[in-house]
Amino acid sequence: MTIKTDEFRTSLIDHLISPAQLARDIPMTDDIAEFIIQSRKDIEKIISGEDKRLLVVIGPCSIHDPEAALDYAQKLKVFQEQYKDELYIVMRVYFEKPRTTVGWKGLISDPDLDKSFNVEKGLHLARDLLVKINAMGLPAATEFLDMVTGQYISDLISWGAIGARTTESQVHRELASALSCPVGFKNGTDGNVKIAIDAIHASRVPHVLYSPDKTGQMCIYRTAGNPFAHVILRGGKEPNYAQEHVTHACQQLDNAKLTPSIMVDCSHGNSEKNHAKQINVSLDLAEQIKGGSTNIFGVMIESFLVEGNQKVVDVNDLIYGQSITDACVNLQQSEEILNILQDAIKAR
Ligand SMILES: O=C[C@H](O)[C@H](O)COP(=O)(O)O
Ligand SMILES: C=C(OP(=O)(O)O)C(=O)O
Repeated sequence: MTIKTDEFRTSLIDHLISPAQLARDIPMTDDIAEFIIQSRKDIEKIISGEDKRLLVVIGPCSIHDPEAALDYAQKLKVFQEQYKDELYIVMRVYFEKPRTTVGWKGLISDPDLDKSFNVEKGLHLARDLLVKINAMGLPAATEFLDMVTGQYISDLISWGAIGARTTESQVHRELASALSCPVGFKNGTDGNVKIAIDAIHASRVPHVLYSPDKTGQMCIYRTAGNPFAHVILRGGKEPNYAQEHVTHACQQLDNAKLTPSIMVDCSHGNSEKNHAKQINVSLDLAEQIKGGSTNIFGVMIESFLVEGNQKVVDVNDLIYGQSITDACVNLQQSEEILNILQDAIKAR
């Protein structure tokens, strides 16, 4: 069939492997499946307040080097054991980056970091890494940005985020209503928390979602609604992690007849893009927790092997274990933050 009026601005790059074929290439074991189901339940209990530990979503801003990510996961596994009575650690394993304007959009989109867009390779690397991290006994967190690629990896995710740039998007709210894991909605980049509260309302109820199924066939799904959607305060024009902001957000949730409990992102607008300030943010959160607050059920931290970030000038000349997107704290600084948070939970 010839369509004369369409595809003026596209050219076909390639056909893509189906999610089912990718899962056959990189399967998960029954043990991993059980681990993920249990991790999601554990996180749900923390969100609902039944489990008093603090959920800590920590890891690189983005994954660009699976080897370094696995190296980081091994180090995080030690922390997981060390802090397990007070902190429930989930690794940030982010493969898709929303850009303010343009830039590298993540490992799935461009795994070779050279605009060659070998998406099939990116999907294989992403799924393989998630299987390995889960097999280590570390639950994985990711941002769901693309409406299609989630079908390739969502079975391996224990906690999901909808980012500040997409919280107000109807299709992302519909996607959250379909996801099998708990989902956090960031406040907008300008600091608007109401859009995240609206997103919780929207994603709690059933929707009709158009999506490929695991074979790649386009389908119409009825979604069940996600009962574990929540707000993430990430700052905006100004930081919004202080007690007054947390109280205000919780009042807004309460007025909207939603559970007044939130996650705070120590990075992004809250660190004013200065990674080291994540320590100050966690100190403030620790004071709130020590003061008896149960409003904060979770925190997010951007952390990697090496402090800071780097620009990709030559892909063969990158500093191992350092972010190529937002700057991160290193392992020593991460341990400092985890100690601060552990002490706060103990004191409460
Ligand atoms: O978390 C990462 C970044 O803050 C987000 O992807 C936006 O990045 P950019 O402003 O560099 O495009
Ligand atoms: C992009 C991210 O955050 P935000 O949506 O808050 O900018 C992120 O957490 O990687």
